[in-house]
Amino acid sequence: MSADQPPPAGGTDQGAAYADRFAAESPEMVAARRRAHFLSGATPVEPPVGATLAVLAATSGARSVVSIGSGGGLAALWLLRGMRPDGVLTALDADPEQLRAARSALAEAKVPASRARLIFGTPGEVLPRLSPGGYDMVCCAGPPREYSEHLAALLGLVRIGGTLTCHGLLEGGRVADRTARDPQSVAWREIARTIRDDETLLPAVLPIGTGLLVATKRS
Ligand SMILES: C[S@@+](CC[C@H](N)C(=O)[O-])C[C@H]1O[C@@H](n2cnc3c(N)ncnc32)[C@H](O)[C@@H]1O
Repeated sequence: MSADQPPPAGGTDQGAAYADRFAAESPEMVAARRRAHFLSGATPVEPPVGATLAVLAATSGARSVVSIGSGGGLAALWLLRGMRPDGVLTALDADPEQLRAARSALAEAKVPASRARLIFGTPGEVLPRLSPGGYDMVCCAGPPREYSEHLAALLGLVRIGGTLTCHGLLEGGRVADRTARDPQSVAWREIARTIRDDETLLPAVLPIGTGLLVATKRS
């Protein structure tokens, strides 16, 4: 791999490599991944994670989805692949460059403007403007400390039968190491514990890509 290539999207063992190849990305997704990498180095959803988001969206017949920390729009493209054709994705990010990149990704993929709302802002600024119980899925990405304090509000957006996802909790493997007390690992454990202990939710950790925490709201 040359220095100007993005790193492999998923894990390094053969199984992870197969899962990466299986979840084929469109040319627009490949371009969005490349842009996101050169913009910030932040990890967008790996192909198996993106494919899982699309499957969850399709399974729930998702019409309205929120993407927190939209980044360069890769998760948005996967979600739109699974959502109903009349579905609308609301994506927010506090970095204008990332939002611009997301806009380009959606335009390149010829997503009609009516299917995506891109909002500049943090969860604290934007969540109060969204309808409680109005969303089939809420998909969180980026540093967990940026949205952990808004977890109740995020769960409040999800309709009964809908799903919350949080991407990246297994990155670096520190969340499982109880001696790791860095702020990011602590925030992940707090999020995971809150979700696991909430009897209204049915949760699972999927060890794909850098990890996907999923929780379906049952009541
Ligand atoms: C890993 S990237 C998201 C990747 C994207 N979900 C994807 O898969 O294509 C994380 C994003 O979270 C955004 N972010 C970080 N802190 C934020 C905050 N407090 N409010 C809104 N967005 C934030 C960053 O600007 C970045 O674009």
